[in-house]
Amino acid sequence: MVDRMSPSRPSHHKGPVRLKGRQLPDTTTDQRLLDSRGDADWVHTDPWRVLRIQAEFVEGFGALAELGPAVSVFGSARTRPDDPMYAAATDIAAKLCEAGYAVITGGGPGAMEAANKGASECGGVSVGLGIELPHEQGMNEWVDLGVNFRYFFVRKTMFVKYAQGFIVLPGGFGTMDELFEALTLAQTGKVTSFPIVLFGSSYWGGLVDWLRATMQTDGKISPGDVDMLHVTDDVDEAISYFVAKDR
Ligand SMILES: C/C(=C\CNc1ncnc2c1ncn2[C@@H]1O[C@H](COP(=O)(O)O)[C@@H](O)[C@H]1O)CO
Repeated sequence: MVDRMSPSRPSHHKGPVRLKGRQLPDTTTDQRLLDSRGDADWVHTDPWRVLRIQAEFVEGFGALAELGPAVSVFGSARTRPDDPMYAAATDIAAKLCEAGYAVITGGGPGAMEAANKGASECGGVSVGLGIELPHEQGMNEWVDLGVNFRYFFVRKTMFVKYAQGFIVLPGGFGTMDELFEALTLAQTGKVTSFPIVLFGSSYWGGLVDWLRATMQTDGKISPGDVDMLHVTDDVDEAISYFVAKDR
């Protein structure tokens, strides 16, 4: 670049900084970007992770922004195809699809696969929000719109942000985590009007009884908090409860 004040001496501008003489760099920013690979430790630093987290939000929001009304269906990754809850998850998803809802799951096996199957076979929108796990299993074959996440907390934002509510089938720690996150968000007013159906009274009854008899009686939750949960064994009732709450 020619400097108008002293045109004979080349100068280099780095933002507001002007460099001349021995301060002139030997390489351009593009050369430094393209020529050398350099040390790779920085990819394991938190500032770099923040960018990856940001990118994950951007990808998730971009993929799901036009989804339309949707319900997140949760349940055990270990529910086998011969378990009655597998058929129930398929049926629930098919009926959600008939009612005009997209179905969002964790994209994995078990109850997730069953729900994606029901939604996909019905011709609905079958979404899988997968998660990178140490023993990668990949998304189930019934996911038609899949987004894979590195970070659980980013993925959990998507389950809540893009769904009108949750239907929760019997499950383990992962399912409990998703259920109690939704309950906490609703209890604290971070989400408004968020129906949660617990499907399978023999599985969920003990938990709901304990929430009332111990947690509520001990004053750790308010009377009415447990009413955010609707327990049923009837697929049609689960769907109609949902549709009524969503009006
Ligand atoms: C552990 C096994 C498979 C793991 N694969 C998963 N893929 C996607 N999402 C998963 C997976 N495991 C758990 N999740 C999430 O948690 C919920 C189910 O967890 P649970 O502990 O089985 O109840 C589910 O809704 C997912 O979002 C093979 O056994």
